[in-house]
Amino acid sequence: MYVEHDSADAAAPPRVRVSRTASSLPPSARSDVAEERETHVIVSTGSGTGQAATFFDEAVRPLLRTLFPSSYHGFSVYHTESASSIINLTSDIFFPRANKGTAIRIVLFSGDGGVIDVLNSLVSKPHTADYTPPQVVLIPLGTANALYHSINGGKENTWGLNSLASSSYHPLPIFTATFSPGARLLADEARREEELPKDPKTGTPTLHGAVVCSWGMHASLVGDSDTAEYRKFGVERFKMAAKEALFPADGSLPHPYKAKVSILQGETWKPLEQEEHMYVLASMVSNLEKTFTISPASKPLDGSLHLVQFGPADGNEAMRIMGLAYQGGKHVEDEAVFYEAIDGLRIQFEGKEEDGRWRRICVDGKIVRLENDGWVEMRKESMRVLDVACS
Ligand SMILES: Nc1ncnc2c1ncn2[C@@H]1O[C@H](COP(=O)(O)OP(=O)(O)OP(=O)(O)O)[C@@H](O)[C@H]1O
Repeated sequence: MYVEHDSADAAAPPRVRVSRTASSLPPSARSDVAEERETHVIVSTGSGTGQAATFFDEAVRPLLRTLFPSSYHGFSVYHTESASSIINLTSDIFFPRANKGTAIRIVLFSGDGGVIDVLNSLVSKPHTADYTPPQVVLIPLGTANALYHSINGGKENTWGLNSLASSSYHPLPIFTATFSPGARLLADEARREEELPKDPKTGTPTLHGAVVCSWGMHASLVGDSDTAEYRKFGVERFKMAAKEALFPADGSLPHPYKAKVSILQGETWKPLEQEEHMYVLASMVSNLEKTFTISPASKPLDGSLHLVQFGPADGNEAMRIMGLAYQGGKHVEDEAVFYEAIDGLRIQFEGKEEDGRWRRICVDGKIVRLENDGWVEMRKESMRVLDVACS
């Protein structure tokens, strides 16, 4: 297999040439020989700049036929039709199969949002003793693809295709974020509010993630840029939204975000001294984008959680610090930045922010708005829900 990158556009999916027939592949490269696993392919048509369906048809179908000559015809292929397609597929098909012990593989053509949808649907109902964590292969067709780039950083970028024949999987480290009762998920470009999923045991509004839980500038720019108009610009949309937030049109300074922030280390919660912030972000991954190294100490799938925090700053200072993150994560050495391994993070508004747009929390790209006196508490989670391909 040859992956030919687009020399004009590094963000464009590559062309793939399959140069061998199935019978000429060594047995180790033919996954049907090693194992028969029920395989489901999800093509998230709304992810990234909308190229998942074309990439699947033109590049990946021929490859799957070659790699899985006898089982390929049994693969189930689903194209998403709405923002709830992945959640529905998981609740209706994947979860019941996994929960009765069927070994399944899900090949996911999407960004981080597809993974969080699968993850949250898999934990929305109690697991039986037979629950078998599905294997997930990430094909990075989203915008940022933080999880994919954090797992595969430094390796040749095959757009996940080498993982199709891999037998190397690792449990996905995850976190659990619980919210105050009035927290609402923003949907449909923030035109609608939705109830959050509830923990099946406690009934508390809960989201699970594998990438990031943030408040402040990061959550605002992810939220502001999640519109059809911004999405056309691919990964540039985050920088465009950052500039708008950091250099307000009326010439004022960027907003100083106000809340009580505490970190969990071991069993102890410690409040941070500062009451005003610009950036508060807990990351389970090293990279939020291919070249944006938010937590250079994080290793692939190591289960660590790191806090990156800095206080109010003017637009130029914030851009300087963020620019260092694009230089291999040098921001963590800057004296303005607080960077530490943590086990959890708590943010309590206590009525300090009047306007709801400053009370937005980002969990792996989803945006949750809290009440005036709302709170969020996130911690590392030990549950094994799914395994992710790592080569
Ligand atoms: N056909 C569709 N119509 C409407 N929404 C869709 C459709 N297909 C997918 N979606 C939604 O679009 C969003 C895409 O999220 P995803 O994370 O996969 O891509 P992204 O946001 O571009 O990438 P990243 O999170 O890596 O930056 C998801 O919320 C998904 O449910």
